[in-house]
Amino acid sequence: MESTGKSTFVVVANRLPVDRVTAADGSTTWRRSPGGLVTALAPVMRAYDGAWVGWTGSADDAPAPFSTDDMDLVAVPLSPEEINRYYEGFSNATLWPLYHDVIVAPEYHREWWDAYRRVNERFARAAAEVADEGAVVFVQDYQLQLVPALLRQLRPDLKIGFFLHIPFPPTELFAQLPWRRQILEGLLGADLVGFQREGAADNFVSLTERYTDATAEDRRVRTADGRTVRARQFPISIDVSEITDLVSEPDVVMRSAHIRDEIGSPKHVLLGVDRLDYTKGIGHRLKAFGELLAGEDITPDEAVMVQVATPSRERVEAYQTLRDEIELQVGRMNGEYGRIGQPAVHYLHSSYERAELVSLLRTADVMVVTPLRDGMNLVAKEYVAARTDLRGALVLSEFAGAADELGDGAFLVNPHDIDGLKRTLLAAMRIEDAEAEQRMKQLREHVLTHDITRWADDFLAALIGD
Ligand SMILES: O=P(O)(O)OC[C@H]1O[C@@H](O)[C@H](O)[C@@H](O)[C@@H]1O
Repeated sequence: MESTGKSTFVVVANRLPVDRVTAADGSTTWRRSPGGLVTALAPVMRAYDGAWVGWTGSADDAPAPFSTDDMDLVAVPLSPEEINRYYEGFSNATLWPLYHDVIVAPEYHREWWDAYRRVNERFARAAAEVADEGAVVFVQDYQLQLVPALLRQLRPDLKIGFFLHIPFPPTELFAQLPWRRQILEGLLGADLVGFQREGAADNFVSLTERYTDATAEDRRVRTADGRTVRARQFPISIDVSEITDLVSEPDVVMRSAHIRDEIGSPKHVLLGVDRLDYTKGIGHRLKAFGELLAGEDITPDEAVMVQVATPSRERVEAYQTLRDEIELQVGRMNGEYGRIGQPAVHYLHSSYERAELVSLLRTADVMVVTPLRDGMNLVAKEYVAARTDLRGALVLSEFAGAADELGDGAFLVNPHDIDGLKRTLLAAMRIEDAEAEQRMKQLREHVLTHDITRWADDFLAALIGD
């Protein structure tokens, strides 16, 4: 359907919240992508004639503005070179590793920065065009950190919020960035800057004092031109009802029993579900599991690991290297401990339908979430939401944002400490039913009362109500 007109609520994100579906006759339509953010913002979109500005995911793709699900969608085109420099380059080979504790070395290239600036300008112009007088604009994530200031220059009448979905690093790391001042000034164009964790908001505030002309008191930054920018944590969450609805479907319950049969009905099913990303600590958890098998703490009959590794950013070199490393590790473990028809690790390099994922979450006795650094980690929360049966145990890295909220009911680990990780995996496998139930109740109490809708409401109330 064609749109549009002006909107009083505009979301600006690297990706549009839709996937293109091509029918047999070659015609294309758009289907809303799964994901918490769009679910949370959809009702706000409906109420306020909302528009979403973003990239379709394909090169040089610029369909005219269109609407779907009561949202106006405004596509921002990226050329192949911009995809290479802005998306794969500056966003995912400079900022992503820098903001995730330099797990791999960030690359600093001036042509990447130039492309990042140019593309951010394009997003800002698109948002400025679609926003109505005095509209609220909600900018998302590390790909678009210059948009708040660029947009304010074009449209000083707007109320601008920004939310960073990934960690925000401390001074010692952020200081490496040759364009650190420009990024901070970009973010200071917002009225409210949201982070996953309190520490990230603190990092931001002290960095602005150090590298810009702003001054700060508590979480309020005063810019050189006399504006006040607030910084605060708003831990993001999941669409709980989407998961609980799926869990109650008979197919999902049946599929979950099936999966356990298919993997040989072991006593313990351990599960990892991640984008194949070096931040996720997949190698660390495989190593710990392998050592448990090697030391005969567990046998391959007793415990099986399922690792879903969703393909991601496959043209970025560090992701290609990681894939080789993980697949080598899995191959070795299966060669060592597997038998015909019975691998020690079921490694699935694929993306799955939501129903299949929820079935897997219901099958897992131990959910293993061991990122070396993670903004939040929504899979940990999805596991909790799926366990309406109050069973299962969550092993969770203390370096995931989710550890701030789920630390009491989960088994917290430092994934770098392989012996500690082994002990924790064993403890989670050997947990008594009563303790598992008590921990799961505690986890669910938090997740069920802090879903994605609450996150969106809190952020927008803080943005609009100042
Ligand atoms: O968009 P990509 O590069 O495929 O990555 C998936 C997502 O990864 C998340 O962790 C980022 O915070 C999102 O912004 C991003 O969209």
